[in-house]
Amino acid sequence: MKFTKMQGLGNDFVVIDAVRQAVDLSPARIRFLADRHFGIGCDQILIVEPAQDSDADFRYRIFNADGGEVAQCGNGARCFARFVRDHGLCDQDEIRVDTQAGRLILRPRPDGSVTVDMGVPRHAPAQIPLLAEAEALAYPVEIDGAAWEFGAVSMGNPHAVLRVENVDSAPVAALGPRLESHPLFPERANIGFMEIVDRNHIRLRVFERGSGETLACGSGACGAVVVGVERGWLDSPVRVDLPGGRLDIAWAGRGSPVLMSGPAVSVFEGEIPA
Ligand SMILES: N[C@H](CCC[C@H](N)C(=O)O)C(=O)O
Repeated sequence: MKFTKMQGLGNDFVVIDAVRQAVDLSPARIRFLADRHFGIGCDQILIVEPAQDSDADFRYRIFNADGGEVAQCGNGARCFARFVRDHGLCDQDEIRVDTQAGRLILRPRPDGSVTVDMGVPRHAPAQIPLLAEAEALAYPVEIDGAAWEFGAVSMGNPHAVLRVENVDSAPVAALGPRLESHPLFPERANIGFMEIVDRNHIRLRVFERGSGETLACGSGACGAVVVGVERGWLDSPVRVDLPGGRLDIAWAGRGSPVLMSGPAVSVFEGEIPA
């Protein structure tokens, strides 16, 4: 089975073409491919499939390193666009891709970056029951006697965003796993730690559902900006500095899609038994 290793700000992926080759991976095989010691190594596996609807160009499936399938991956979407262009699967400047969470529009730029229309932040009470209540944007939670407050938002995948004074000292390793699997999130959640630099600039670290802390999380950056704008802390557009680099996020407010722009890099091509 042919694959391409790619990365978006160090959030890394094994991208597999299921248009030109038959692909049927079990969760155990996904975990093997993602394993950084026994397999290829990546945060997520991305599968490029033929479109199922006539007005889409492709279908995009995403699997976390733990083998679970999820509905959204922002950094992966930019790599998806680079992949289909580099592999001659499409030459459009606007690529329509269907995911479990809905439609993404990918726009490769001449400078090599990609802008993704990530869709409108969702109301997803199945993923995040809190979204059925008013205080989803400022929800108190106590962990080991310490009081925290987070904002909840779905970008097609669930995110909880905490504001911290300094991301460098944020308790990502201690608090990330506890909140990722908290009963408040029936499908678990991605946990963002956001430091407000100014009204158009944040620093962000994300403990990702099913993969742990990554160098960058595209949907997490979108979710953090949505929470920050809704709480009155941020004005669009927002520069998001993650450990792996910079994303630029724009959001015109409720009912509008979130637009994310950033790099997508192909690292190497490979082949491995399916
Ligand atoms: N761990 C995420 C999927 C990947 C998201 C991240 N890689 C991104 O760029 O959005 C989840 O379980 O929803």
